Amino acid sequence: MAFVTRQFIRSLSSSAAIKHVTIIGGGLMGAGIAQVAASTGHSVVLVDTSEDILKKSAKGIESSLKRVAKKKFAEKPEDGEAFIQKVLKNISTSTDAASVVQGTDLVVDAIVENLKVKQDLFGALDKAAPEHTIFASNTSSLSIADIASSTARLDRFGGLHFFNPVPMMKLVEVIKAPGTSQQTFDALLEFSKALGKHPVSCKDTPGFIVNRLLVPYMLEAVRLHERGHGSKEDIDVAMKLGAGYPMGPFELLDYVGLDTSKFIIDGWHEKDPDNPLFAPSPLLNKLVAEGKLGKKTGEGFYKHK
Ligand SMILES: CCCCCCCCCCCCC[C@H](O)CC(=O)SCCNC(=O)CCNC(=O)[C@H](O)C(C)(C)COP(=O)(O)OP(=O)(O)OC[C@H]1O[C@@H](n2cnc3c(N)ncnc32)[C@H](O)[C@@H]1OP(=O)(O)O
Ligand SMILES: NC(=O)c1ccc[n+]([C@@H]2O[C@H](COP(=O)([O-])OP(=O)(O)OC[C@H]3O[C@@H](n4cnc5c(N)ncnc54)[C@H](O)[C@@H]3O)[C@@H](O)[C@H]2O)c1
Repeated sequence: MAFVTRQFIRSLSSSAAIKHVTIIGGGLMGAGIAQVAASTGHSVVLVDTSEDILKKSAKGIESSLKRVAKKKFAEKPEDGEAFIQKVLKNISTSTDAASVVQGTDLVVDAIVENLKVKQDLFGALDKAAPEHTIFASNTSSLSIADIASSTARLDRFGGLHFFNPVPMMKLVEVIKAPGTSQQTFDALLEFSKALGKHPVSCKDTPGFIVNRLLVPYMLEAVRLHERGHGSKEDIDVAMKLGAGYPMGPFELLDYVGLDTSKFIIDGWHEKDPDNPLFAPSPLLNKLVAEGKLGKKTGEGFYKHK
């Protein structure tokens, strides 16, 4: 009887709309997800490992909101300022994830692309978060089932893969792992729509949809350049003017972050070591070793202002 009651309460609560969201990781993606969730009326707690990082996240959110407000309130700049203040009020920050998940409906991880680190995070939060809380990962390349395996809430665990820059990119891939319940999946679809995004349904397969197609393309661009068959500038121009992409592959790698790109490719190489597609790239490894991680550090394949 107690089991039936618990199941019933769980079914009621996980079908209720997601209002309170905890985002773990205040980097490129976490700050963007927090901004969009707060802009659409959700109350958001953004978590990272230090106050300094969180200050940088808040600064990034404010400057992105200014760009949004400039467009949205072109006729009435004072309404734009009010909008920014209202959104910022919806966001608080913390360095202690376990203490802030008490009242949360959804936890989204946007931390480093490393299976063990994500498992450790969710394993710890599983003990601290209420029963109805849904967990989701924004992983680019890891298996949702593998990440979820450190928790006892496989039914309330799914994937929410956002795209960079989050305030501009309309797509969210919503991933249903084998253990994800239909209710959780539906709640994640609804949440994506509530953010003003366009969700697509994905299975828990490597790279989901976008990265399954994008990563081999990016890899081949780097190999082509490493073979001396094209300068990075020419490859970028070619793909923008010849294929209509908004950024060339090297510009996009700098935008995504070369550390994150290396995590993705190293992870897939580890899983499939005989696949030549995922062999390490000397050029990428050299840049990462030099701390040239792309736009976020001011230099990657290109220098950035
Ligand atoms: C061999 C080893 C190799 C290793 C290979 C490994 C490969 C791994 C790579 C895969 C990584 C996957 C990562 C992830 O999982 C999936 C992704 O997210 S992939 C990235 C997807 N994103 C894109 O493809 C972005 C493409 N670019 C664009 O769409 C545009 O360039 C842009 C970013 C929107 C910017 O537009 P631009 O016109 O270039 O520049 P502007 O600055 O003029 O901006 C236009 C317009 O947008 C507004 N804007 C831009 N950014 C923001 C922001 N952050 N916040 C708010 N507003 C923003 C800006 O204000 C402009 O508005 P306007 O003035 O025009 O009204
Ligand atoms: N960069 C992209 O274009 C992109 C796009 C879609 C998905 N992703 C995925 O999103 C995730 C984050 O990527 P990013 O580019 O935002 O990375 P990032 O390096 O910009 O940010 C990661 C943040 O997580 C913080 N962090 C690390 N471990 C933590 C922990 N245990 N607790 C709290 N905070 C922690 C770091 O301090 C950092 O601020 C990765 O899984 C990545 O694959 C990235």
